[in-house]
Amino acid sequence: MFVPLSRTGNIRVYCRIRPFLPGQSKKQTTLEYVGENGELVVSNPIKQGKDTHRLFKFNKVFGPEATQEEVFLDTQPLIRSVLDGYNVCIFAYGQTGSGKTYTMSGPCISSREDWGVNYRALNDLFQISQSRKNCIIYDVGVQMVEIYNEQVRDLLSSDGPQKRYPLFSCFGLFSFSDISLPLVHTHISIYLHVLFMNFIPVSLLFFFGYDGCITFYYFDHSLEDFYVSFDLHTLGIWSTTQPNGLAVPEASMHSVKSTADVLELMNIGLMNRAVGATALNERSSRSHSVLTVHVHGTDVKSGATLRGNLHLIDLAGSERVDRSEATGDRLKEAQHINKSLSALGDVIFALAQRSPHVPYRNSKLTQVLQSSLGGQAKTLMFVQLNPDADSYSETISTLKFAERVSGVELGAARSNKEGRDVRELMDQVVIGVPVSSLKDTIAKKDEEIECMRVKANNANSAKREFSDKHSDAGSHHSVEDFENQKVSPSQPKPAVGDSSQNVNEDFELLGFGEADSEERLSDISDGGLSMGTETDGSSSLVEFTLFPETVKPAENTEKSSYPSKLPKPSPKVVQTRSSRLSLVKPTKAASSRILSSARKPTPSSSSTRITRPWQ
Ligand SMILES: Nc1ncnc2c1ncn2[C@@H]1O[C@H](COP(=O)(O)OP(=O)(O)OP(=O)(O)O)[C@@H](O)[C@H]1O
Repeated sequence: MFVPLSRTGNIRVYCRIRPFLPGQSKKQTTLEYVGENGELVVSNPIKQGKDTHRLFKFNKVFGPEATQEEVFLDTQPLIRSVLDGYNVCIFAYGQTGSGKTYTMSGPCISSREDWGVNYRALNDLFQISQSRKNCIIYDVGVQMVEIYNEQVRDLLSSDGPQKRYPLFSCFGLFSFSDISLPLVHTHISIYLHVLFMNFIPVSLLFFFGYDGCITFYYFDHSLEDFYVSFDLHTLGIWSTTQPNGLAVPEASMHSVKSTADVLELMNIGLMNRAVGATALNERSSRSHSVLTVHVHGTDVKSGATLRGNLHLIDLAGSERVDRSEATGDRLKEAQHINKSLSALGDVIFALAQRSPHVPYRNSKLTQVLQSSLGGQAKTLMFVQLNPDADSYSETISTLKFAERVSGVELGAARSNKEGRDVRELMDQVVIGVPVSSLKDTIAKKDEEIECMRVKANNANSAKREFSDKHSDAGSHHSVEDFENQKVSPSQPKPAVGDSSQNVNEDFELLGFGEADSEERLSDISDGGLSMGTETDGSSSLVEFTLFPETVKPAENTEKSSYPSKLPKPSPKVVQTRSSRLSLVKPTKAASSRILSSARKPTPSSSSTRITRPWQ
């Protein structure tokens, strides 16, 4: 790999404590102190004694009075990063009822003040993309899935078996023992309204998909509740994130043009999400929801492109089933939730210990989060707390978990940018230009690189010779003096200058000059908190796109031991590609595989119902 090593950063952790809720009678709090710089002291008011105070330190702590706006202000720089081509993940973790959904979505989306991180992030995204529209044209697409009882389901599917119809209105239409067979889009649905055990009116709704999927909805009128009992069709997760950033490629992708579009989609998604009442939260999320925003930008002038992904994840809450009083399906859900959160804990533990094996495959949740936890993303976790003294033990275990998360080091964040020349080469591959012509182009590029390298080496050895001579002679002249001597006003610039300038120009060509400088600004606005740093990942992008089957896990690339003082790499994209091509070239089968993988969409992407303009 020709990617320079750079500083890595940790997962950022913000802690938010929700206020006591109206109607909560006992108001004994575990909260002792909230510091300006992320300090938090908690204690158990019920059990006084020695060593009862515990101090934690995070990147930021928001007390119970913090507003949605204040919370978002500290998150905002990350949103800009997405538009600069970075992958960002923001997720909320905490016990049930601690305010995760409040922080991520907000209590009521009709009031702007109440908007949570999701809406504000998308709103910002559109505002920034509008302000850049003269330089970069952005396409934005949204996916929303949930992980319910270890199954990944599309919350925005418009016609598939994943769709959950608003049952409360649906069932009003059907009377006792009514059976009907309406055709809903591409699926046959059967509605049954029966008396279960002669007492409880129950409605059943079956969807028979032409693709062999059966979805079954059960609506229990007496409990005023509904949930899916089984669904044979669930979505697959890619073990490593695809070159286009899709962790769940089969989930429907919805192109959005404005905040209003997003609000509408999120509303549908939230309505479709599995929610149920427990003793601890009357609207408890029974699934982990993952909202993914895909951004694709094209530089108007150069044609260079970038991709950024934003994962906004509202985890289901961990719960002690004795306190949530979960039974039946609620209990089953709680068990799945706790199991997947414990798998998340194992992954965090392994990452914090820098263990060679990280057990991502143990749950769907950790598979979805894999690229955000161990990869080159910028990741932020909101750890949510309930201030209630009765929740002290959950609070402590949540805080310990958060402490461990804040110790997880991420790889250097990379921006996914593709230069114009790379784009042109890729286009040639896609439109079927003969391989020989492609090889010629690559060979030409190789020659150029070699030429530059020779020039640079000559200049370096000249410098070395000069400084050796001068140090031998006890001269006090510096290398700069040498450069000055060499350049007479009438002479052209020295070779070394030429080559390095060319290299720099090539770098400019590959990147987004303006976006890069904005990124540097957003780094400053990050307030110096530890976070993944940025490297230009263009070369890895080319490898990923051309050689999907040879993709190595991201961690490996980070661990390569290049000396930290490598000369600034020459145009690495071309070098990388040519060296990779020469590995594959000898066999006919391999080269045809490359071409076909570049021409054809992958089977999974073709199954996505909604076209993605950026593929
Ligand atoms: N910062 C806050 N200010 C006011 N009310 C809040 C705040 N945070 C949470 N709440 C209220 O607390 C209750 C529980 O919040 P929420 O549903 O967001 O919890 P949760 O962690 O998502 O729970 P679960 O894991 O069970 O889904 C809700 O009534 C919510 O409106």
